[in-house]
Amino acid sequence: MSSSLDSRISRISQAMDIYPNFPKPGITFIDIFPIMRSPDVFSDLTDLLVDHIKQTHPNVEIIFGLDARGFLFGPLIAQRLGISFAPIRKAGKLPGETLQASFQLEYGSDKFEVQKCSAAKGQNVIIIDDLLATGGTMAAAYKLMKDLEADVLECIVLVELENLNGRSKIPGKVFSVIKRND
Ligand SMILES: O=P(O)(O)OC[C@H]1O[C@H](OP(=O)(O)OP(=O)(O)O)[C@H](O)[C@@H]1O
Ligand SMILES: Nc1ncnc2[nH]cnc12
Repeated sequence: MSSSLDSRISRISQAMDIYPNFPKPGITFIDIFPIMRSPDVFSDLTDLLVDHIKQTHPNVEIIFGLDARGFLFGPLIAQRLGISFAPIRKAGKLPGETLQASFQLEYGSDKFEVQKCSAAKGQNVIIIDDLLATGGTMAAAYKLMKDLEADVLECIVLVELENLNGRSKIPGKVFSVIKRND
């Protein structure tokens, strides 16, 4: 028997570890890896995301995952939905023709790249990452999708740090499983 949405969310939330002042003073770091210590909790998360996407975006064609922690969930979810997965990677890692976008995040800055061949004009895509903090990372990924002329149905994260208001940087829909105000 499958468990209720609330009990799944509570098991996922309790599984994460919180580290004050990492990687810099003033940052409260949310470690999502402990979710994967338990196959049952990891299934709670993937089941929940698959159910959400099936119900709200049955027309999605590609899941884009963000380097690095979006790669933990993205391919699994795409495989469960029977659709493609494609990576948005830190610059200099992807071969072939790419598009690039720079961004600031809660504790640094970086550059993303996507392969031009990874989506065709007008394809319906969802972007997945583990966490939305200031929103700089997700906003750069969104821009790359627009540059590819893909249609972004939704940006999905496991955790949203609401106090940092990252959502305001994203010009489209955002879905988060867990909202925190640290
Ligand atoms: O909303 P923002 O303030 O932009 O921050 C969110 C991003 O920060 C983390 O990635 P990080 O760049 O630390 O890289 P990693 O996934 O390689 O650990 C996290 O996985 C998100 O991608
Ligand atoms: N507070 C945080 N915890 C984990 N990952 C993050 N990425 C950006 N901010 C973060």
